[in-house]
Parts: sequence; C-alpha cells; structure tokens
Amino acid sequence: MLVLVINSGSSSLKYQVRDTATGELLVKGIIDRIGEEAVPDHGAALEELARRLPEALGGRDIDAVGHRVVHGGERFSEPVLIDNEIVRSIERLSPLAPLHNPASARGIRAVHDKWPDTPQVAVFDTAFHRTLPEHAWRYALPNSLYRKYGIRRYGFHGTSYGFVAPAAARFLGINPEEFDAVIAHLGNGASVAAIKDGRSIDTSMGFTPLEGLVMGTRSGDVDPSILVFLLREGYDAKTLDDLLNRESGLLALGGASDMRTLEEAAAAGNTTAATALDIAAYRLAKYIGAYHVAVGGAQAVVFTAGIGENSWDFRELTVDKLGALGVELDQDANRRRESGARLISSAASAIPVLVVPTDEEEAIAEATAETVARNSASPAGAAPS
Ligand SMILES: Nc1ncnc2c1ncn2[C@@H]1O[C@H](COP(=O)(O)OP(=O)(O)O)[C@@H](O)[C@H]1O
Ligand SMILES: CC(=O)OP(=O)(O)O
Ligand SMILES: [Mg+2]
Repeated sequence: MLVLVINSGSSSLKYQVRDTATGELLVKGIIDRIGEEAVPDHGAALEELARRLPEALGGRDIDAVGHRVVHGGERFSEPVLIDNEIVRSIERLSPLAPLHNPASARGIRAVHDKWPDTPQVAVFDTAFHRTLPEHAWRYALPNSLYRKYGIRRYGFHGTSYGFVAPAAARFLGINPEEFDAVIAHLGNGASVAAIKDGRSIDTSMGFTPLEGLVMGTRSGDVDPSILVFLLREGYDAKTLDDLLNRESGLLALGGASDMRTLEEAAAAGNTTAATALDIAAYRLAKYIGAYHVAVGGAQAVVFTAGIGENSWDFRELTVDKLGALGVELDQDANRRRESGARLISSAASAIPVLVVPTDEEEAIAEATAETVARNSASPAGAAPS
C-alpha cells in the first residue's frame, strides 16, 4: 500500500511516501521554519507539498494518507479512518492544541479536495499516553472540571515515544516490554516521558501541549496565578493564548525560537541567547531527575527529535546538570555527527545516555496501512467535505 504521511508540527511539515508492503521509503521531506517569511503558515506549507509531490511520485497513485493529529482528547486512543464527523471532532479539539489541530484539519481537507476517494487516517499524539495512571493524569482540581470539560493530563508526542522507546530498548539489548527510561523529545515543541515496562507512566505536557519544558515559542510551566493576575490587568483569552503559545519560550528569552539560530548567537557571544539555553536545559534536567524517580531508576536517558538528535551543545548543557544521578557524557561521542541510534555517555556513567532518531512518519505510515486494511471490509461513512 502506497501511503503518504503528513506530519503537521508547530514549526514544520514533514512528509513521507512509503510502500508499507515492502517497507520502501520513496520520498521523505520537510518544509520547516513555518511562521518565518518564506513559509508564513501551514497553508503555504501544504501548497509547497502539492508542488513537490507530482515529481516525487513519478506517476504512481497514493492508496491512503496518514495524518499526525496532536490532540485526540478523551475520545481517540487508537488511529481512526477519517470521515466528516471525525474531522469536525479534530477541529473541535483545536482550542486544546491551537498550534497543531487546525493545521491537521486543514491538511485533511486539502487532501480530500485533491483526492476525494483516497482513505485518510488520523494518528493521535495522545494515544500512547492512555496508560498514564490516575496519580499522573489527574490535576489537583475539583473533579467537576474533569467531568464537564475533560480537564486532565493527556500528554503528546506519543507517536514518537512509541517509536523511540522500543528502538532504544533493542539498542541496549533489553526487552522493550521491560524497559524503564526517561525520553526527551526536543523539537520546536518539547516534552519528556517517563517509561516503565515500555509504557508511558508520566509526561510533561498536560491538558494541552503547553505544560512542561521551555519550548521554541511556548513558556512551559508557569505559576497559574500569573494568568489570573494578567486577566485582572486587562489581558483577554486571545492575548493570553498568544502570549503563552507563540510569544514565550526560547523566543522570549533569547530572541529566536529556532535552536540553530540561538546556538549561533550564543557561540558569537550573545549572553541573552546563552542564558535562554541555560534556562531550558535546567528545566529539562529537573524533569529528568523527577522521572528517574517516577520509573524507579531509569535504564537509559534518551534524546530524540530535531534538537535532541542534532544539538550536541544542548545535550551537553543538560547532562552537565545531571551529576547527582552519576550520569556522564563521552564528550567525543556526544559531539560526533552520526546518524542512527548511538551511545553518548562514558563508560563510567551510572545510566547510559542515548541519541535515538525518531520517525513519527514511519510509525504513522504503518498505523495508516493497518487501519485501512482493518476497515476495508466495512467502509466508513462519507469522506470529509
Ligand atoms: N543541526 C541542528 N542543530 C541544532 N538544532 C537543530 C538542528 N537541526 C534542527 N534543529 C532544531 O530542531 C528544532 C526543530 O525540531 P523538530 O523536531 O523538527 O520540530 P517540530 O516537529 O516541532 O517542528 C528547531 O529548534 C531546530 O533549530
Ligand atoms: C505536540 C507538539 O508540540 O508537537 P511539535 O513538537 O511537533 O510541535
Ligand atoms: Mg515534531
């Protein structure tokens, strides 16, 4: 089955075309720095994808399209075949993932306009975190808020964790179902997951992909009273939402949301950029310490995604703060530019530290093919319009 995968991230659109029967990867690409001048929004990214696809496909037809959908709410804990009602549900969850769900819905509708008969599948970031125990998912708020609005921790980047956790376990020769680890997915959005026996038992993102780490443009954890204070000062919901999701994080602290730009600035002696990186690394190190406790002693600390895989500086900055756990990097291994899963800690390190590349698109392609095959006997209702 020839599957096109569209991964609408907050700063990038990644795509792949895979033949899931043979495992062959035909096309892989990224349109990144969305929001900057060349690619102002996800609509422009989709237009660019439509320009690139015909040549890439060389006349072959796509059998199915798989979409990354960040928020699945309480309802979706498995991949689903998309119909009208499902795309509307994804749109209804937009307030809970304002940088993501609208872009996914837009992609689903664009594909439907182009290829109305091609089945489309939604694969949710939240699904992998359905195993969170109640002590991790429940906020210390009145239960009525959970009943009425579904306010709880959902967690995101699940497709990535579901791919990276077993890959890291296999790299270490550990049975994936007995693997305990702390995994840091560091992209434009960033989170950490506590993995116990191969399952997610805690994660730093919450009701929305805003909680937790310092991200490209998102604040991560703040005292909620700051919002109440600002409301009284005249801020409204829209300005607060933009403030926390689009104008904070590394952008606010260091003047750029993109790690490559910040690192260049820091290397050139810009102390504001260096301080921004230090604040982000400190927050991450605190979470790694906490999740090491949550999993009862991690068998590995794993870095993945754009920053986790590529920024040796940021990994060094973070691991340097984990001395209390007896974790120590091998400086050369950490700085070497290699692809594939690799060990970057020293022989003396109490816990191995790994870099394991994620491939959300591959995982989505597999899930899409399975979902289409499962549903082919009983086709779902009308496609989205
Ligand atoms: N070679 C590199 N060195 C440092 N950071 C990098 C490198 N390549 C990508 N990144 C960073 O990775 C981040 C994007 O990660 P990615 O996982 O693609 O994000 P998203 O999926 O959230 O759009 C950006 O901050 C970018 O600067
Ligand atoms: C959930 C999330 O923040 O995703 P991304 O990092 O791709 O923006
Ligand atoms: Mg991403």
